Amino acid sequence: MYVTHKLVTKKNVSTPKLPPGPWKLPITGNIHNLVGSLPHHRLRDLSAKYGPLMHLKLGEVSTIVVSSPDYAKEVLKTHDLIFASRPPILASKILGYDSQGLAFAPYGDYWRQLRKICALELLSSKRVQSFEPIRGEELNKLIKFIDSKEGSVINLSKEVSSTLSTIVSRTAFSKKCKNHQEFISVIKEATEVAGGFDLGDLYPSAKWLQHISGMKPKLEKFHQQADQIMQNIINEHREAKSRIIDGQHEEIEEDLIDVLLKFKDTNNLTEDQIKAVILDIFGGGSETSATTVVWAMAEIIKNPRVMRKAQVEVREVFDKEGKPNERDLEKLKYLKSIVKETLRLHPPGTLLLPRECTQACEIKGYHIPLKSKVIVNAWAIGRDPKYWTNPETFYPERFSVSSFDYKGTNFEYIPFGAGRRICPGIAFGLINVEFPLALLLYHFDWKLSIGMKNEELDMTETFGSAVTRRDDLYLIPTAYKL
Ligand code: HEM
Repeated sequence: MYVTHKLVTKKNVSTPKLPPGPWKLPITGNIHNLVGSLPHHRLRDLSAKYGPLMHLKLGEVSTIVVSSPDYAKEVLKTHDLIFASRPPILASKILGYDSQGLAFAPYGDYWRQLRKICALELLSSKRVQSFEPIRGEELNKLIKFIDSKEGSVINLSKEVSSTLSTIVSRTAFSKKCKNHQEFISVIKEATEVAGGFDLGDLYPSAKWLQHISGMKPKLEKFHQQADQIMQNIINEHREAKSRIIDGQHEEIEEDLIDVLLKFKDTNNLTEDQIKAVILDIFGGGSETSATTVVWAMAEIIKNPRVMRKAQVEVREVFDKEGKPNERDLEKLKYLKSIVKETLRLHPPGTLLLPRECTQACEIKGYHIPLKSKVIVNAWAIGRDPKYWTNPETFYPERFSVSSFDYKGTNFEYIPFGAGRRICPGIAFGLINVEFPLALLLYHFDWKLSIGMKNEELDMTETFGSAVTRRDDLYLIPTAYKL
């Protein structure tokens, strides 16, 4: 009796303690705990019960959910190296050329090489600025379109999303791509299918499940379509380049494919790797920005005080200079606080890019198993009353007195992540949010359809390729007259 007791005690001492979590069913684990509501909401509610470091078993996958700034710091800073990889998912394997893009490449030399090219060449501030004419042209078209619909209801979600997709597509392929719209619609459909949880990813050992869920064949179809379009684009770029070499000059604006092709030989990049990076830029760059602009407009419509204050600022600054100009964005302090506040309440990248534990470790006494998937719920942290006063209230002024920025140093506020794998597209993403928003507020006054009260605007979210509004935002513009 004594011996048995001792053995049990010894076993308890040596068995590492997993973070707390709900009771697990055989085979399915905690999948049932996520049913019935949006995943970031369910995870927040479960964490309120089990704690800010929680363990779930989703099918076969050990999953660690982080819901406080302290634990986020442990994962994204203190142990950043251990958590600097991403778990493999079917969508990135098929669409992303065997996870050869930046977002899903395992941490290592290849990822470092891509990250360097992105930071220094593709997404640097200088490169982002060089795309000013493209933004100007496309946003001008948007403003003209809205102007033509003055007084009638427009689907702002649709128009903003289409404009931002075109901007990103033109920065990647410039005018050498004959059919931006075809590429945009294939990628949109593909990311909608790929977003969210797939059954096959929850049971990686049961490959047959990928067929049953229907995901694999769908992704393969989109992959073939996107690959063909991108191959044509690469060929067109090559032909354009050889025409220059032959002395036949034509108007050339350097786009991201040109930059990547330049690096192809020096960095031994293959064409598949180039395509995977382009897909990342497209996947990471358009929906995130579009949805942030739309959430900001929805929050502003709900808060007429904020709308008036923002319009006074934008109009004062732009009118002084004669016309709207990207370079004056720095002067729009209140608009910048609005964007920060929008990203606090609606971080679009929530849950989409988890991390993977590459070495079993301990966090504050809890055992984190090797290969666990680690999800940092930035959405829940941004709405936690422990760290934010009146967290559900849209109050941009909170950022005029705080020093929080986007660099991932304050773990209460991490809409772009933090650490080695922090979003490399912050500069590109922000300008694609701030400038369109400034123009929408400068050129128009906005109201909801007749009969709808501002405060009643529905803010229900949906979860897919980003956390977006469930319902499109319909508004009535009135042109601003000087
Ligand atoms: C409002 C705009 C955006 C938001 C909120 C956002 C958010 C995020 C988040 C949360 C991550 C994960 C970071 C982590 O693991 O710590 C991420 C990664 C990434 N983002 Fe963004 N992003 C935005 C815009 C962009 C843009 C414009 C691009 C490119 C044009 C981009 C490309 C990427 C890529 C490639 C990664 C993966 C980086 C890596 O794994 O090394 N994002 N983003």
